[in-house]
Amino acid sequence: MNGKERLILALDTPGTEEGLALLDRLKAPWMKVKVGPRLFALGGETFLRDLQERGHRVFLDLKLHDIPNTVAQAVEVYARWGLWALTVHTSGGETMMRRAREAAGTDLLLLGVTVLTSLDGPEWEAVHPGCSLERALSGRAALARESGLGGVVCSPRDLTLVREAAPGLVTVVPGIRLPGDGTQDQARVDTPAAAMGRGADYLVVGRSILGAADPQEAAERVLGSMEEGRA
Ligand SMILES: O=C(O)c1cc(=O)[nH]c(=O)n1[C@@H]1O[C@H](COP(=O)(O)O)[C@@H](O)[C@H]1O
Repeated sequence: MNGKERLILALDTPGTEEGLALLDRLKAPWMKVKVGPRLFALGGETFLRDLQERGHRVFLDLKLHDIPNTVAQAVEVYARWGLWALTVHTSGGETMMRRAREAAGTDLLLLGVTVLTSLDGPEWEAVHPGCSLERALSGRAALARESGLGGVVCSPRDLTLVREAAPGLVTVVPGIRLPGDGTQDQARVDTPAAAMGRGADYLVVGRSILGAADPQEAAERVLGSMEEGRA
């Protein structure tokens, strides 16, 4: 797999029109595109199809987290759309993940979000009193593997731990920043080079590209840093 195939653009634009305009500027149909709850709410299945018609492989990121039956019912619908990947949250538990796996069939990459990259320190402690972030990461990654998921989502700093706990699972890594970029609401971030150096399979990049004066140039810089990390 080359660097380009490993880059996922988080299309977190205000609306679908802005999202499509950005993709026109980037002229990179090889780029995988991640759609989150906002653009999915605005554009639904039609928007996902628009992206696919432009040549993009689409990652629907809804981080499903509910009782097993409810999640399985939803996944069964999303699995009809020819998506590349879909997220569920590992904190939903093993039965939820297994049912999601069964409903997803064989072609959809089902990813388990381990611990959100926005959490650490006291905020983590407040939602999981007495449980270290590291323990939760290893436990959840192992559970994702036991449940039959194809991969996990984790921060670039978690990669070593997660790859040890869930060998063989695909790792999808958000919380990526180019040197000098602000972290905004993210807590556990690192550079594309550092993430690739720790063995990431795919990187998810949003604001480092979306917020750049020249998004195409920023995407090139991300790819350059990824190459550096693999060397
Ligand atoms: O599942 C995700 O993609 C995800 C998980 C996570 O723990 N943290 C995280 O930031 N993300 C997503 O990755 C993207 C990161 O965006 P930027 O911080 O702008 O690069 C956003 O679309 C988030 O929804």
